[in-house]
Amino acid sequence: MLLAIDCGNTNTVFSIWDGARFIATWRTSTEHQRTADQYYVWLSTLMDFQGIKAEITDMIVSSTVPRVVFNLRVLADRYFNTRPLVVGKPDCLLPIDVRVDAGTQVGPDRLVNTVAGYSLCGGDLIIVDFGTATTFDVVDHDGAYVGGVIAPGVNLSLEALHQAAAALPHVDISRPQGVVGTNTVACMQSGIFWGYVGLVREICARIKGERDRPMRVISTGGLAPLFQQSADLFDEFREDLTMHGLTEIHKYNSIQV
Ligand SMILES: Nc1ncnc2c1ncn2[C@@H]1O[C@H](COP(=O)(O)OP(=O)(O)O)[C@@H](O)[C@H]1O
Ligand SMILES: CC(C)(COP(=O)(O)O)[C@@H](O)C(=O)NCCC(=O)O
Ligand SMILES: [K+]
Repeated sequence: MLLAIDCGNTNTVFSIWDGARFIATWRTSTEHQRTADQYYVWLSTLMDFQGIKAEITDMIVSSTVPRVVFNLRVLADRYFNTRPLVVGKPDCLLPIDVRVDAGTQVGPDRLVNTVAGYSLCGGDLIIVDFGTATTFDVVDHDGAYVGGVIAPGVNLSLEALHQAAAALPHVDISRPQGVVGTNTVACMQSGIFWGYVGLVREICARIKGERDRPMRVISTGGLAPLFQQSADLFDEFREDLTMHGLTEIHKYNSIQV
């Protein structure tokens, strides 16, 4: 079975794919100090707890944090006796073209999202991923990644307000009832929430205008459900988009050899 690992700047998600579906998914915070042994203790405890007897034979990793890859390689080698595919490394082939400026290192998560979006929904897509950063990935008619937009993440923006202004507390994001807040927390939530709705709407409209063709907008990432329910910004929400892309890339590389 395949162990697929998606490391974002905030969270790392592990999923086990049995060839047809994900039989388990677990999330931990991303910490580059975590050793292979620590990963294995955590993972095997959760597998035992859920009665999962899966034998891991393959592993694929996408990481926006380069430093965590070393320990994940050790995990693969020491505990699963396999060599992981690492998205973005030369030996990991992609079933799509990447058409960006020469020398640009595109985040592997964005390439994985592109592969997943094209395989599930076809071409001409805008994929909005609400992670640590909020990314917009533009997928051409033939599935190629052709660029996008990087904006600060929702929680990052709230945290920046709290860090920079002495009188602003730490707040969790939520959808405010109205726009005009009558207390500090409501004012901050309104600024971020409605600001984000505007940001997504404007950026998608401008991308569509620049490309001059109809494009479907897909949302994913930790905070996507909040915006999916709240505004008519997206055509579709795909919770496991990145994981799906990892299984597609693994399949593609298995066929090539
Ligand atoms: N279900 C959730 N509810 C509220 N916040 C969440 C949820 N899932 C993730 N988050 C928060 O959303 C942000 C993005 O999370 P995530 O998508 O895991 O980021 P990344 O992929 O960059 O690690 C983080 O600040 C995280 O704490
Ligand atoms: C933009 C990102 C920080 C998003 O990461 P995430 O929010 O998923 O942790 C990541 O995709 C990245 O480091 N990209 C490199 C630059 C680029 O994609 O152009
Ligand atoms: K991500």
